[in-house]
Amino acid sequence: MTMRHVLTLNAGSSSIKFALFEQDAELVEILRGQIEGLGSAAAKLTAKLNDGMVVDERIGDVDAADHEAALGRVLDVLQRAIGRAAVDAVGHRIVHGGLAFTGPVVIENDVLQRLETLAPLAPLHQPHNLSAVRAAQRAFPDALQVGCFDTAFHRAHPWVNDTYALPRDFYDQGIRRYGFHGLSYEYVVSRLKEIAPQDEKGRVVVMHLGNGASMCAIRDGRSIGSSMGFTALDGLPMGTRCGQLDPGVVLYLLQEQRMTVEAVADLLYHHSGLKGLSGLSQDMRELEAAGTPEALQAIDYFVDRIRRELGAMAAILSGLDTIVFCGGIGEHAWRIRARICQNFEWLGIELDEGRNRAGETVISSDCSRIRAFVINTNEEMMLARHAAGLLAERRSG
Ligand SMILES: Nc1ncnc2c1ncn2[C@@H]1O[C@H](COP(=O)(O)OP(=O)(O)O)[C@@H](O)[C@H]1O
Ligand SMILES: CC(=O)OP(=O)(O)O
Ligand SMILES: [Mg+2]
Repeated sequence: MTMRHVLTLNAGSSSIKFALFEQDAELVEILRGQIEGLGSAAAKLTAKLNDGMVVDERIGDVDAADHEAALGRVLDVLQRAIGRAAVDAVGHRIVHGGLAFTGPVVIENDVLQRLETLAPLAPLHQPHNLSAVRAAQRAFPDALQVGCFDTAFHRAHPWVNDTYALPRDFYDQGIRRYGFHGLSYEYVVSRLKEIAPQDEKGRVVVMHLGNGASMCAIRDGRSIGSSMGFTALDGLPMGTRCGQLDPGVVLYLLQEQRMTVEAVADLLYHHSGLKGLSGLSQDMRELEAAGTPEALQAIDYFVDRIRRELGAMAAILSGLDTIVFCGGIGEHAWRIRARICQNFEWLGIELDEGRNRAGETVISSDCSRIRAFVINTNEEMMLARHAAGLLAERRSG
């Protein structure tokens, strides 16, 4: 049997992450890379090929909004890595699946059109996700294009965690608490099942702390609540997004300060969160290094909102057995992890300082009632599994 290849694309506002998997008995990653800083002169492409070769190229000439042009560079790398080997399926991260998309789906043109209507609900992500789909359709016309949704993992939330207290018509129209980062949570659950099956069965809170950040309450491997809602603006403060905000603030800005809708959207999506509070940067590494009073306050706020949410999630889970950190901050910022867990002994969390500093997989102490983990999330692997699954169905059906 010829080896199948599955490509994954995860297009964000300023980055495209990609990976290539070979499928034999199981999926093996043979290449991983990303384009960062799209839209800036510093944009660069990095990738690690399976033969050990490393690509590290400045691509500042690629147009900011042009994910298709950027994808052209990704294709060059693929060409170098696997020659002209066919790509059999492409797994795309699509941030918003709305009401209709509750699992991975083969993207035909009617699906693409329906997903376009959800773009206003995820303006930082959805247009880029869909532009990557179109580019991949052109580049690999024979490959199965598979959409995998950030929202899908959360679609079985109990009603109270799925609704807002608006008149019921709005719920019926789809104005609901969707939740995001579902591919990351799904991967973390699958990983917990491998390394700590007894934890996977319990009451778990996963903290996905990256540039976007959210938390998920999980029971028996299933999401029962998310800190994010209708859009990826809600919940925790993020790199540039505000997180939870009294909707009265938005009304005030529109009505009294006469800001335009576009200016408010730009404020909440691009200039708030860690960047807005620190006046310095959205990048946690820079804030930790800077140590200015504003940077420290931005970190204080970030930590405080996570701690509140952890308390809330322990309440909706009727207790807590396991916590997991993932995402760029969750996986690497040991000081932030320590601060989040500080003084939570009453709840049952006690970190082992050495393990936490070293970023070991289990960072709780041996006598901690709640076990704490650091798990390197892998949205790409989840995309590849879903795409390979639908490919197998198609080929057998
Ligand atoms: N060693 C580190 N210490 C502190 N923060 C880190 C470290 N490494 C990465 N980060 C932070 O992780 C965040 C990016 O997370 P990531 O999950 O890669 O984001 P994205 O949402 O773009 O996938 C940035 O704020 C970055 O500063
Ligand atoms: C949904 C979301 O916030 O995604 P990201 O963390 O990739 O920005
Ligand atoms: Mg991310």
